[in-house]
Amino acid sequence: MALYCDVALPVPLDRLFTYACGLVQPVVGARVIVPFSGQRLMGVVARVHDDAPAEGIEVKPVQAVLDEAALVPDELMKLAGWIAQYYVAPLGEVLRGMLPLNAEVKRQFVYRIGEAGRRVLYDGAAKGASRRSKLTPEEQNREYAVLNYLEDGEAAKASALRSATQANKGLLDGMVKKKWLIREAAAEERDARRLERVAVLQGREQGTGNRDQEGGQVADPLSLIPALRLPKLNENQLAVMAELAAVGGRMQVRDLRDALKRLGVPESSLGTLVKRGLVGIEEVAQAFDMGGVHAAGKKFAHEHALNETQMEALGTIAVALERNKFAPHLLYGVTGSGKTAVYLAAMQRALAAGKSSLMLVPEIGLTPAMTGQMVAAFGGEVALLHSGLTPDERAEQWHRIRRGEAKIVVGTRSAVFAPVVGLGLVIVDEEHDSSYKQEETPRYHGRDVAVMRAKFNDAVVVLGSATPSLESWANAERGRYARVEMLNRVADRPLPAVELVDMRAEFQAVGKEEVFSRKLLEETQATLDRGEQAIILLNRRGYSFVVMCRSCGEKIECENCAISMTYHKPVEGSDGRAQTGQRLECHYCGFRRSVPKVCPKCESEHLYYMGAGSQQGEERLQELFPGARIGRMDRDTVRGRSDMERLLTRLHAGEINLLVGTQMIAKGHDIHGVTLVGVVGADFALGLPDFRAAERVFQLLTQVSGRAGRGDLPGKVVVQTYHPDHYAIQFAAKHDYPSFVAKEMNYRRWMHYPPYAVLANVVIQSDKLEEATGWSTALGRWFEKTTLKNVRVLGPAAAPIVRLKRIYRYHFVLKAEKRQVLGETLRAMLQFAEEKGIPRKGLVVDVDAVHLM
Ligand SMILES: Nc1ncnc2c1ncn2[C@@H]1O[C@H](COP(=O)(O)OP(=O)(O)OP(=O)(O)O)[C@@H](O)[C@H]1O
Ligand SMILES: [Zn+2]
Repeated sequence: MALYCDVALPVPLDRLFTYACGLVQPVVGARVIVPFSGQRLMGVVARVHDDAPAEGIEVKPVQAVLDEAALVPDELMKLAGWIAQYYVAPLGEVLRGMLPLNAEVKRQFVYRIGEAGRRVLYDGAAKGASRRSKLTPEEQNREYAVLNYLEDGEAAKASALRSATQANKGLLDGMVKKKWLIREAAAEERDARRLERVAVLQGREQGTGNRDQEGGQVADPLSLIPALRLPKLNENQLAVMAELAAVGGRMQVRDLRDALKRLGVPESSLGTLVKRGLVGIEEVAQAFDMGGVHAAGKKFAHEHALNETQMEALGTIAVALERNKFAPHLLYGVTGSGKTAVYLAAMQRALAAGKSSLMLVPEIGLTPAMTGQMVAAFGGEVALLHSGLTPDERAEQWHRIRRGEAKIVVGTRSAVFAPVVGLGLVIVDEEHDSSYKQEETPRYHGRDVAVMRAKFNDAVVVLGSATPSLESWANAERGRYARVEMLNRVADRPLPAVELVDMRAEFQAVGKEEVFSRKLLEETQATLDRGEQAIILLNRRGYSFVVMCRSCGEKIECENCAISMTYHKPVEGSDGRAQTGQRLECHYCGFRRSVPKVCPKCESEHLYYMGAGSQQGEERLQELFPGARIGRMDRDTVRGRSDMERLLTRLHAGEINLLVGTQMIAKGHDIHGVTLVGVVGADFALGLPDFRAAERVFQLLTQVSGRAGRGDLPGKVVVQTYHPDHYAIQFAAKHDYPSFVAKEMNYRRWMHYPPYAVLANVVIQSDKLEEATGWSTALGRWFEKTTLKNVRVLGPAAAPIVRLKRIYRYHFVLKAEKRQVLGETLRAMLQFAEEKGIPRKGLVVDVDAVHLM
């Protein structure tokens, strides 16, 4: 028995905390509850030992051990340790991000009656309350109530017990101590599949075949209602029956309730029908959301045998899989080269060899087709992890994966921590996507963690993209990653021809600022006339992204941020969109204000709206092409997965033939009818103060161009630009990734930027300006005084966004040749900051920062 354990706590302090083990000895990887500065915190045990603490230091005892066995597998503890070290983040915060189980600590205990409890219940009933008890008679009554409630041997949740018996936590704890009750963690036992309650019309054969996937109507709904029983029903009850009959006699209770609410029918009517045996309630086990996802896969995807290039790519991966060794690959495959099919086939190979696969995607909601194909191919083996899950659902999936029940895990960034058993293959789709970087502590990069995860598991990892990040490309060049190439589109389809429109010349010719060039309008008209589809990228949402005063020149800024506010026109509620009034909105903090009539600074009436966002784009296109069926895809119109699916369904069906939207439209979509892509104002990003500006613009242009010509007809792209000679634009227009990379690498080498150096962004932040500047100055002096080997320090400087959410921000950029040196420098800096009294939360350390804003 060890005496002590070191616990990683979710606090912003880079160290472990020692506690005394009680009678229950926790193992490494188990969760414990410990006292910490007046609070109870959940942490994970990182080490157990007998090292006595230093003289005079009081070690408090662990209050509770939540897991008997390690909840965090060894492999993930190792990964957490690596992340803490690499990203200079507290281990406890890393672990907190790994475990989606916080909800469980509070709620997921169940109580069961124990042997002793049963004896008390029966004896007590015979003898009456014990006189020796220290409890008041009232409390004793409550104890009996609890025992009574649990008599049938079923476990009950604490919340249910409490509301049924008025027993409080203390009372239950006391009963557990007396062994009258047994307390268990519920999550381990729970079935990961949710039980879906389904209402079923009784009294006739229920075929499942008559349920129309698309929600269509069955021929004569009322014919399904058992005629004999009709006379006994009142109007409300009939309405329930009709509602059920209309969908073929089966409906999820949840949906039925919604329907009844709309109809103004009280829920009790359903209850009555159930009591009278006319409607049955079935509990059907259903894996999370799979039904809908499966349908999406079928709807949006086509099946093909792999072509030669795909076979070759698969072959390389398959050979690596057989070796059971860490083998990183970069799959460079142009847009429409059929990477998805290769991923699927590779996962199939892994599964056949008894191994699990983990696949990361940037955002599940954006690519229902991708996840749909996974579910269609692997069915119940799939677990989907995404941000739309409730904490309970997330925990369910987590346990399901941990038990080895899901061998295919697909998810966004944090899915890289899924406790997959027998991991053999890790795939990162669209590996260049910046959403893999977490923008809060721990600021890890999901792609890079995925590579390490594969390494710790002797697994194969595949990073796939049509526009690989320069970091991954450099790793391939240096021989660290094997490069697999798919340089052509499937079925000999050509990449689309790209035409650049010089917007400076356009302005000269037209004499005024127009959102759309004549060329783009002409091509759009032609595309619509041919019965084909067009999509136009306008990479800002809202109507106008700058509101400026013509008199004083001020831009209207957010109250909380140094950011121009975006004007949004009012939206009429339709098509699932909520009705909203006109407003100014900050896209960084969400702050909204009414639209002022006069300039807030100088009270001039000459406010000027500049910069067209997607909302304005839609409006202009509506005016220009009154016959077009226009759709818009941005954060205002797509709030969740169902919005996205609805839009995509309409696009695939050709119901929408002109789509305008933000970079969302560039991501992975495979819509065969699209033959024209227009790009408006994407090059403004070239001017952002970020060394990755060119890379981002190149990626966006290439990805969005890649949406054109994916079907039988060739595609065309029109790019409007003020920088037609910029190499990012030029190479994107020629689909020439290798040349772009070669040129960009030179610049990075010259400027000592990644991938030729390792970089960290250190942001100094405070809601008080004096503090932010004072701390920056102090740190700046420390950097000057300290001899740093091979580390360049830029700053302190005001961050490009100097005020964000009411916080003032200054920053340093550190560049080093060696990662170890960078890490040492950052730790020394944190040490100094602590001595100097700069609070840890005043310092953001962002290793491998993706955004320097
Ligand atoms: N062997 C094949 N023959 C014909 N079509 C195929 C083949 N493999 C895949 N496809 C089809 O090619 C299209 C593009 O495939 P996919 O979406 O996987 O491309 P991708 O490489 O992921 O492109 P992007 O990077 O643009 O997302 C899909 O419609 C897919 O069904
Ligand atoms: Zn703001």
